[in-house]
Parts: sequence; C-alpha cells; structure tokens
Amino acid sequence: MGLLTESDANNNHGLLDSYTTWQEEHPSALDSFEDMIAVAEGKKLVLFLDYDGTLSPIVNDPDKAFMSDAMRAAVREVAYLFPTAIVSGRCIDKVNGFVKLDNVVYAGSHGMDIWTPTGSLKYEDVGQQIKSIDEQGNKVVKFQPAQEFLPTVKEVMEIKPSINWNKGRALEYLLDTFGFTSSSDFLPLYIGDDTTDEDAFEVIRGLRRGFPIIVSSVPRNTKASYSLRDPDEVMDFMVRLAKWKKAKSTA
Ligand SMILES: O=P(O)(O)OC[C@H]1O[C@H](O[C@H]2O[C@H](CO)[C@@H](O)[C@H](O)[C@H]2O)[C@H](O)[C@@H](O)[C@@H]1O
Repeated sequence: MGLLTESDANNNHGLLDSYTTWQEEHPSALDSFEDMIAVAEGKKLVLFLDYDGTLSPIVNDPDKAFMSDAMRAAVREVAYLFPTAIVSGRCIDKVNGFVKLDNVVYAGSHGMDIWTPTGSLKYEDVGQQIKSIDEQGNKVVKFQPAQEFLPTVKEVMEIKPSINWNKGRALEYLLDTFGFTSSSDFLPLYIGDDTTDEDAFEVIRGLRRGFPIIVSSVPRNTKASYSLRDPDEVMDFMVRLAKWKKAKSTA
C-alpha cells in the first residue's frame, strides 16, 4: 500500500467537507431516524426499494449483483412488517430471480412491469390488469402500462425517454391500488441510488408526505430529502425500522 501524500490528504479532506456540506441539505436517514419515526407514529409506512446500488452493491457484471444474506433477511423482515415494493430498472424476471421473496411487490423495467399478489389489490378489473401465475406458482396481477415497450432482448433504458411512464408513476399506481391514496395516514418511504429514482422522489415531494432517501457516497443533485451512503447503511436503516415496528406491536 502506498503512503498518503499531502495532496491526497487534502483531496480526502475536500471530499469529506463537500459530503458534510451536502448532508446539511440531505441529512443521513440513520442520524435522522428518531425524527423520522416521530413523524411516522400512527401512520402506515409503505416501502419502495430500488435494487441495484441500493439492496445490492454495484458490480461490473450485472449478473453478479446479488444481495448479501444479511440484506435478504432485512428485506424479508421489513416486507412482513410493511407493504413493500421493489422498483427496479431491470426486467422483472431478473429482479424476481435476484430477490426471490414472496411477499414483496415487484415493479421491474423502471416500473413498467408490475406484478402484485392478487390479495393486495384494491381492484382487479381495470383494463390493463391481467391475472396470471408467477414462477413460484403464486397468483399475481400484472400491470404493464407500456407493454409495447417492454424489452424482449435489449434493456428498456434505451427506449425509456419515449414513454410517459417511470418509477414515480409506478409509485403512484402502487399507492393507489393498495388503497392508500384515499387515506390520510400513509407515508411512502423510497430508497434508491439511480437517476431514474428521482422521478419517485419528485412524486413523494409533490405528495408532501413521506421520505425520499438517496443512496450515495458522494454529493449529488437530488430531489431526495435524506441520504444513506451505501447498501450497508440501507440495511442498517431497514433493521432499525423493523426493530421499531416490532417494539411498537409488542408494546
Ligand atoms: O433501478 P435499478 O435497480 O437501480 O437498476 C438500474 C440498472 O441497474 C443495473 O445496472 C447497474 O448495476 C449493475 C450491477 O451492479 C452495474 O454493472 C451497472 O453498471 C449499473 O448501471 C442493471 O443492469 C440495469 O439494467 C438497470 O437499468
């Protein structure tokens, strides 16, 4: 390992300073946890989680972007305690294959391919909702608002700009079909690292309720209100959320 030069040290301090300054606008969700749960008291938290870079680390080969066992356990736990959706840029079969948890809603292809368990829907007779069976044999309802754009071979990212659907629209759709938008006591909590997650952050800001949380270890332009540095911090945050919820339900 080489020695740190004075210039390296100055650069490191500079980076630290700019991240600290950025966090004044986007405070750490871990540091702000007590304030957040004070707001969430008596409300229904609905969780939306991005996959790559949020639940899994970013790696060179997308087919090796796995969640750790500890992360899988944390997602499983929050998904039993809160309505939980994974909203990813990947095609849904990839997301489903990586996550493999029964009780989460999957919204793949940037929210254009949504599969929900049948029991969880407010209504199931909307034209674009189709009853189907997933790979595990569970009954699901598929909602594919931009079906014609769903990729067969190429990633959907390349054609995304031409359609009026994004992760923000998917978040609105899911809140609606879960029956939350008619109530006043829900709070969406969205954690994501991708630029495409900004659409969801914007929707949450527009709702004037909930917690948009960006995952980034460097300062970034974002509409998120809170920040977490990396998937490890995402996991810590979810573990704390689960502990809080369990402590409340046993109190
Ligand atoms: O919405 P997300 O779940 O964050 O998906 C966004 C893209 O994620 C994947 O690419 C990113 O992660 C890969 C694995 O770590 C990495 O190799 C790549 O550089 C990243 O851009 C996925 O492959 C894309 O299809 C998604 O659009």
